[in-house]
Amino acid sequence: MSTRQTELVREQEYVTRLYERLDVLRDRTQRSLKDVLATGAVGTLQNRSERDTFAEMYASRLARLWAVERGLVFGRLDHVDEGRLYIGKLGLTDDEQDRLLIDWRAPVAQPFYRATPAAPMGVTRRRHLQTKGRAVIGVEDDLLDLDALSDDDRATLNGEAALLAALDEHRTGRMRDIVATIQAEQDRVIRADLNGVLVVQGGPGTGKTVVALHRAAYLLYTHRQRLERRGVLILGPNPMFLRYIEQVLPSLGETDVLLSTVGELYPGVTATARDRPEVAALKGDPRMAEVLARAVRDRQRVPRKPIELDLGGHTLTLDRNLLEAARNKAVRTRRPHNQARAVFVRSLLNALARQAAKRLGKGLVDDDELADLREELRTEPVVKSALNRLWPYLTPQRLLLGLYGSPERLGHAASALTPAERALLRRDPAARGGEWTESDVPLLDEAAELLGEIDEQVLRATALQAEEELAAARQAEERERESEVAYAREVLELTGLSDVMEAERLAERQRGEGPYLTTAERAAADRTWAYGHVIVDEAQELSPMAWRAVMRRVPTRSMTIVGDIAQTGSAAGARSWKEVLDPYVAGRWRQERLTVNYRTPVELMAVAARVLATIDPSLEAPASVRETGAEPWSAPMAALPELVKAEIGEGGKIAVVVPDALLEPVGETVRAAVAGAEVIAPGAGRGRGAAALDAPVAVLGVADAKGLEFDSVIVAEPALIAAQSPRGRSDLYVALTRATQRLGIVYDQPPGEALSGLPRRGREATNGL
Ligand SMILES: Nc1ncnc2c1ncn2[C@@H]1O[C@H](COP(=O)(O)OP(=O)(O)OP(=O)(O)O)[C@@H](O)[C@H]1O
Repeated sequence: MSTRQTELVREQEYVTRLYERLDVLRDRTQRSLKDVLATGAVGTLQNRSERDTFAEMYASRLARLWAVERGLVFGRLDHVDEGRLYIGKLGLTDDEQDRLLIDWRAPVAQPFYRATPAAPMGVTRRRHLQTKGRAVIGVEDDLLDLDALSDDDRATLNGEAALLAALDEHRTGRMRDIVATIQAEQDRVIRADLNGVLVVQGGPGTGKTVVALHRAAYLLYTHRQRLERRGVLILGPNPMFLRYIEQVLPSLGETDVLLSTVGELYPGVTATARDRPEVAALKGDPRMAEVLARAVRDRQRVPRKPIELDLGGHTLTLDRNLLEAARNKAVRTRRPHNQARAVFVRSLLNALARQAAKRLGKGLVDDDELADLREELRTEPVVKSALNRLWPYLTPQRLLLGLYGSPERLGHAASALTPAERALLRRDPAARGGEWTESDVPLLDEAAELLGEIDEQVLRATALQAEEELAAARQAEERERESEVAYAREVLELTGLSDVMEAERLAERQRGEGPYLTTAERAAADRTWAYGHVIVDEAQELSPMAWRAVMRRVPTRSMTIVGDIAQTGSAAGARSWKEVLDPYVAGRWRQERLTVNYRTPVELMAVAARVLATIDPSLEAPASVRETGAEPWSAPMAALPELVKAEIGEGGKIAVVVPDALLEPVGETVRAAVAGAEVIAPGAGRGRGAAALDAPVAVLGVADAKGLEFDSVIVAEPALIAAQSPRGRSDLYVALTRATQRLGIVYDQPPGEALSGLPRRGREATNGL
């Protein structure tokens, strides 16, 4: 046998032992879970809640043990002091507590990612193990300290880089974990301190997203107690992106992290529509905070003329002085609008009660009598309706629709904006209850902060909610119930317990009993939840108003902010990290840079870099680690169908990135040419996103391509992409950096200097034109 084969056999023995151990642990945990659930809903409340806590613990342990099946072990360190250490997705010990496998996040595993020949950190050899299922199919060694290596060890060395093999693989439409090949500069980001704001700036393909996800897993491992209670939130740019990344954390054994977009941050509203760039820019402008604050104050109005309340036998008057006094008293409490209302109402009712006593000829009344009168007045319809007009209960939705729908209200609350800007906010009141956009969500959140909660009972009693709001709530409830049942079914299937308990019943229990909800689930439903750590990906896209909504959710400011200023596409997005962060943590944030591009090969990056230089000549493109020899090409639009087919022949996932205006026609052309091609309409939910990621060919706009990658990318009409918004050239840069293997551009409009002169391909080229 060759050295390589001997080593494979040896490693296989060890790896088999690890999987056997994993099987034993799964069996034990499953039995424990079954035993706990079999005790049924009996005993005292405390017994039951203890049982549920145990059940939850076993179920999540079991889920973790299943999640690490693929790639359980991927590395070995030969350490001068510690001996031989195997590194994997979780830690395993035998029954004697001897360690069999080290969790990649443990401090002793760190040299696996950081050791270099110059600084070997006590390691003589780092070995990468490649596995397929439970079989070891390859070993590769990095030699770190030749002098410390014994002769025997020298005889067993194996070479070749694991990284390049991983990078060259076909893409599957889903991001994968990179625990086996994390690079040193990435490891520094992953293991950075939990506290404070860490900005990770890096060009396309430098691993920002994948590193941010591994950081979440690392932080949960290292600070489990603190973070499990408060939860970790990861914000991504669009639902399709969340679909793309959602498997990474579970594959690392972490399931309790909330993934969301800004458009989903406000419970009960799912905003998928997008505003035009100029509208989005305005709604994201920090001046909107003052506009909303004024809009709320305008709803606490004091009319010029006194209000006469006809109470059958007699009339009571609310004059300006009285109203102003009540309003000032309420405002001075500095409580949100809906809570301050109680103070306003009480103050007015007191005044009215005194007036009534006088009218009834009672003269001086004692406190009890006054209280009786007050309560009588409170239920009088004329009084109720006057109070509702003077200081209405408001939901954020009502406030915002009321503002967008009324030129008069806008004119007042938004007087700091120009008339043209106000016109951008206008919305036809007939479109009431219509779609919310992504840029509305931070405004709803801001409004919720100013308004405060409305007591559930009050909401019901006052019939404030219009019929359609109620119907929507009912529908949402039904949808929630369905998804709970589906989730419960998955858990039962995963744990092999479907015969013991029905999905409906498990869902019932999850709903009914607080402790059964995971932290992420509880946090998602609570607008005021304070997270233990928040990670923002593609952070350059967030508007100042969106930052306010994010910062509210992390009062401790323990955050990881990941992005690339050069890729900012949104008109309301960031121009610098300083501009974003100084309002919150001036001088108290730190920055790390990622400099190596693991996605885009050298040949493609050379072209993208020319576009980058047109955005700002001082910007530097990250250095690519791979060359493929495949030069980017160009062709006329008419050749697109053939070219897509040709690309399919080459294999892997293909994307056609188009200017927004061409999404439909180009989508139709591609769909007609290729069976199974998917067109992504802007704002597609996670379900549609999944279909697109799984399809062999996806046609999509740049906003939806953000953060994704494909084996081959064809960019249609690059000049139109560059011209479609003020940040269009950044969009083009994003589009050009999505491919891991091949890139082409198709156009009829001249593509601009940076992209001209690429070798021609397709019909025109074949015709020799
Ligand atoms: N250390 C690594 N080992 C293996 N693959 C890696 C490594 N680092 C990054 N990659 C791969 O490189 C690709 C790009 O990573 P990622 O999407 O995280 O980059 P990004 O910086 O977020 O890019 P963009 O800004 O363009 O969205 C992914 O396929 C990722 O898995």
